[in-house]
Amino acid sequence: MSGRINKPDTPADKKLRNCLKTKTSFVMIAGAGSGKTTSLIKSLKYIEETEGINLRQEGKKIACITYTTAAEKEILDDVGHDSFFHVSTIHSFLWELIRPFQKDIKKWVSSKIDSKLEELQEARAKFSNRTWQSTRDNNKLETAKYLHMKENFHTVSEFQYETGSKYLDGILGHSDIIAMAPQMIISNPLLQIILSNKYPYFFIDESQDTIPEFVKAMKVVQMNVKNFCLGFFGDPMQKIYHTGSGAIVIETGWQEIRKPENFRCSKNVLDVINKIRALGDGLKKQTGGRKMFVDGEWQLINGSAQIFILQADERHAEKIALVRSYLADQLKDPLWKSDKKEADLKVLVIEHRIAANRLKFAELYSAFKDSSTDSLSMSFSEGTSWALMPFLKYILPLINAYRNGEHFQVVNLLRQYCPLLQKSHLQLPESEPSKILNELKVHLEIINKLLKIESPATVENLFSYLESNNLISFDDRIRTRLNKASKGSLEDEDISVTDQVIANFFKCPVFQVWGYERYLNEESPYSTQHSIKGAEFNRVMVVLDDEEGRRSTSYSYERLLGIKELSDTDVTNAGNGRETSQDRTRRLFYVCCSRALTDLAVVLFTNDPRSAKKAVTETGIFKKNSIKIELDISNEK
Ligand SMILES: Nc1ncnc2c1ncn2[C@@H]1O[C@H](COP(=O)(O)OP(=O)(O)OP(=O)(O)O)[C@@H](O)[C@H]1O
Repeated sequence: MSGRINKPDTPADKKLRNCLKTKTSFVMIAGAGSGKTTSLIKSLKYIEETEGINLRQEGKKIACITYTTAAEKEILDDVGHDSFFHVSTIHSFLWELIRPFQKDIKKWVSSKIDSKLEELQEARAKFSNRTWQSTRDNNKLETAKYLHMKENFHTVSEFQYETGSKYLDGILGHSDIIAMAPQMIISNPLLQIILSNKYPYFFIDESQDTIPEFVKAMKVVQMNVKNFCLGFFGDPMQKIYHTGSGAIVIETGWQEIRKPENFRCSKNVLDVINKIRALGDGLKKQTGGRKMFVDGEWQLINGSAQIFILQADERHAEKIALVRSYLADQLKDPLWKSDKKEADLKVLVIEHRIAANRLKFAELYSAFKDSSTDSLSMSFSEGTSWALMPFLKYILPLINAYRNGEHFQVVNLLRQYCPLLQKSHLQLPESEPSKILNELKVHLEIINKLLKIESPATVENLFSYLESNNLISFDDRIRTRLNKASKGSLEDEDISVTDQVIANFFKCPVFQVWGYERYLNEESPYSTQHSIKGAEFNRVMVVLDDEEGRRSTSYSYERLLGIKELSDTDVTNAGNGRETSQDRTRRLFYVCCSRALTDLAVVLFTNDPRSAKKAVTETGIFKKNSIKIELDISNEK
C-alpha cells in the first residue's frame, strides 16, 4: 500500500464514510488538489475493511470508473491490485457489462443500420442541382453498403468489441459501446439489477468529464434499485473535454460533500489558482496548501508563481529555454534546465508544433492541425482520434512487442485485434492455425520494415497492406476512405474537410507515428495541456500561445487575460448564457496551473508584450513583482 491511502482523514472523509455506512449516494465536489482521488482510494479501503469478507463471499465487487488507464493503474497500485476492486475505464467496464446481452446488442445494431439508411434517404431528398456529383456517389455507395448489411445481418450470431466497427463480422467499435450501453442500462431493468447486485458501491472519478448518457444511466440504476451507493468525485472547473458532463446534479436524498482544502500546491501557486477560479465559478478560496515536515513541525511551502510575457516570434523554443535557465538561477534549482524524468518538470503546451518537429512527426501533425476541424484537431492532441486508434491500440504496441521479442504480448495483441485469429475465422473449415501463425510471422516482419525510420512507406501503404491481408478490421470511417484513396478519387475538388485531413494523413510517412506516440506518452518534458489530468509535478511551466493553437477556436488565452476583445460568437454566447471560449480556456488554465507542487512559471507569447503586461496586471492573478518581461530575464543574465 503506498501514497494516498495513508493520508490523514479530513471532515469530508468522515462524511463520506457515513454515506458508505448508510448506502447514501453522494457527489464530492472540490477544487484541484483537494484530495478527491485520495478520498476515493481511502473509501475503497474502508469498504474492504468493514464489509470485505461478506462482499467477497457473495461474489460482489466495488466498481470504480477512471478517466484514463494511467489513473486506473495509480488507484490499483494504491489498493494493491486486488480484483475485489473493479477499477477500469468506462469503455471496458461497459463492454464487460453488456457483453452477455447479445440479443439486445443485435437489436441495437439493427436499429442503428435502419437509422443510417433513413439518414441517407433524408440527405438524398435534399439533393438539388447544386449538389456535387461526388456527394451523390458517396450517398449511393453508403446506401448500398448499409442495404447489404441489412440483408445479411441475420448471419451474425455474436458480437465482439474491437477498435473499429464491422457489423457483418460481429465487431463493435468504441463509439458503439459508448452509445449503446447507457441506453441498454436505462431500458433494461434486469441489467440494472445485475449491475447493482454485483457492484453495490459504484464510484466515478473525474465525473465532470464523464459522458452525460452514462451519468444518466447510473442515476436510473440508483433510483430503481435498493442498497446501491453511487458516488461521483469531480470538479466542474476541471472539465476540459467537450463531451464531459460538467457539474453533476445532486438528487433528492443524496449527500453533497465539499473539501475546502488544497494539499497539493505551494502557497504562491494556490494564490494564483484561487484567483483564476474566482473569475470563473467564484468557488470559495481553497485553504491550506502544501506542507513539509521541517525541524519537527509541518511548515507551509511558499514556492513561486510567476508569469513571463514575451514577444511572439520564431525564437519560441529558444525563449522557453532562456526562461528555464533564468528560473534555474533565480530559484537556485538546476533541475529547471533538465529534460530528465527525475527532474519532475513539465512544460505544458496547448498544441505541439515544436515538439512535433523535434520528435519528427511534423507532417502528421500538420495533417491533423492545418485546415482541420476542431474535433479532429482536438482528438489528435488528446490521443483519442479514431483515425489514429489502429496505431495506438494495436499496430505500435504490436511492433514494439515484436521488436523486443515479447512473444506472449505479440500473440495477445493479435488475438485481440487480428481477424485471422478471431474465433469466427479459426472455426472456418479451411483455417489451419499453424499455417496462419507462420503467415503472421512473415506479415509481422513486413510491417516491421514498413515502420522503420528509413522506410519510405506512407500510412496508406501500411493500411492497405493490413487490410488486404486481413490483419486488421478498420473502423468504417477509415475503410471507406482507404478504398476510395486507392481508386484515386480523393483528388476531387469537392472533398469535405474530414476527407481532406484523412487524405493528408494517408500521405504521411508512416514512421512518424512513432514520434507521435512518444509525444502522447510524455517521453519528453513537453506535454499537452489536455493530457495531464489528475497528475502533479514539482516544477510546472505553462506555455500560453494563441498563435500555436490558432487552428482551434475553442481556446484563447489572450481573450481570457483581457489582452484581446471577445469574439462576436463569444459575446453572443455569453449573452445567451452559453459557454464561451473564455470559460473553456479558464478551466484549462486552472487545470494546468494547479498541477504545480512547488514552482509555477507561465510563459505568455504575444504580439504586444507591453499592453499584455498591463492587461495581465489588471487581472490581479499574479503579484506585480511576479510579472516579468523579456528585459527582466535578459538583464538577469
Ligand atoms: N488528507 C490529506 N493530507 C495530506 N495530503 C493529502 C491529503 N489528501 C490528499 N493529499 C495530497 O494532495 C495531493 C492531491 O491529492 P489528489 O490527487 O487526491 O487530489 P484531487 O482532488 O483528486 O486532485 P485533482 O482534482 O487536481 O486532480 C496529493 O499529493 C495527495 O497525496
